[in-house]
Amino acid sequence: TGSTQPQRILKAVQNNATWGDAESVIATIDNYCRRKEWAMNVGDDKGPILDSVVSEVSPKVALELGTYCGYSTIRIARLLSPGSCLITLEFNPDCAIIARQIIAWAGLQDRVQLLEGPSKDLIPQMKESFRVKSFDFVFLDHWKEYYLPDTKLLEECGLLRKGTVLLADNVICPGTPKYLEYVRNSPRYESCYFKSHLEYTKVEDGLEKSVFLG
Ligand SMILES: O=C(NC/C=C/[C@H]1O[C@@H](n2cnc(C(F)(F)F)c2)[C@H](O)[C@@H]1O)c1cc([N+](=O)[O-])cc(O)c1O
Ligand SMILES: [Mg+2]
Repeated sequence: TGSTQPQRILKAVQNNATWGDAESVIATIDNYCRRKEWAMNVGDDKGPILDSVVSEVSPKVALELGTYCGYSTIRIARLLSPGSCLITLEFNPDCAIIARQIIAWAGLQDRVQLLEGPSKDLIPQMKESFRVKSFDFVFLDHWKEYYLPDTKLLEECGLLRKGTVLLADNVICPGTPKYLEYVRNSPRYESCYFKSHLEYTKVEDGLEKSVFLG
């Protein structure tokens, strides 16, 4: 029984990154995934676009759908001001175990709350169990067919407020056509596309930024 990709990414971080240094963890994962084995991290091409949107929004309460190994979790959390928090949802317990360790290696565990389970169960609990009033920022990077239903669920649960920014990865590759059609045509969103490339490749991909208008 061999190792899993998340386990190999964690090992690369433990062997190469500096404990407590988020930048070194990001650089280590990007180097590993560019040179050794591709992995579905938002990466170092789309990453700076994510950074700029997070910095512009300066969210007090942020949500990430799809932790995987915690790469974008760290990119977002390292930019949060003290007292702000990022809630990240992960369905796969094996990924969650690894992501917790990578987030801790980056020294960001105090700003991140990783919740395990399906979004359809966790999102409706946000107000009651996790005392969230509304999200200032949402990063969508989980299963692509779930972007639209989960966005509608966030609306229905009253978790979006006038000005909430949604940022969606992979709107070109692998693609999220139903989500894109919705946010680009709904009068309740103001949407724009940031062209980039699929992580660690020359293939086109991009991020869609959509502001909820209330
Ligand atoms: O499939 C892709 N990503 C799927 C990502 C999926 C990850 O999101 C988690 N999740 C599922 N539901 C939840 C929630 F929120 F419900 F808890 C969390 C899954 O367990 C997995 O770790 C992908 C694929 C490519 N590619 O090039 O094929 C490139 C990319 O950047 C990608 O993100
Ligand atoms: Mg992605």
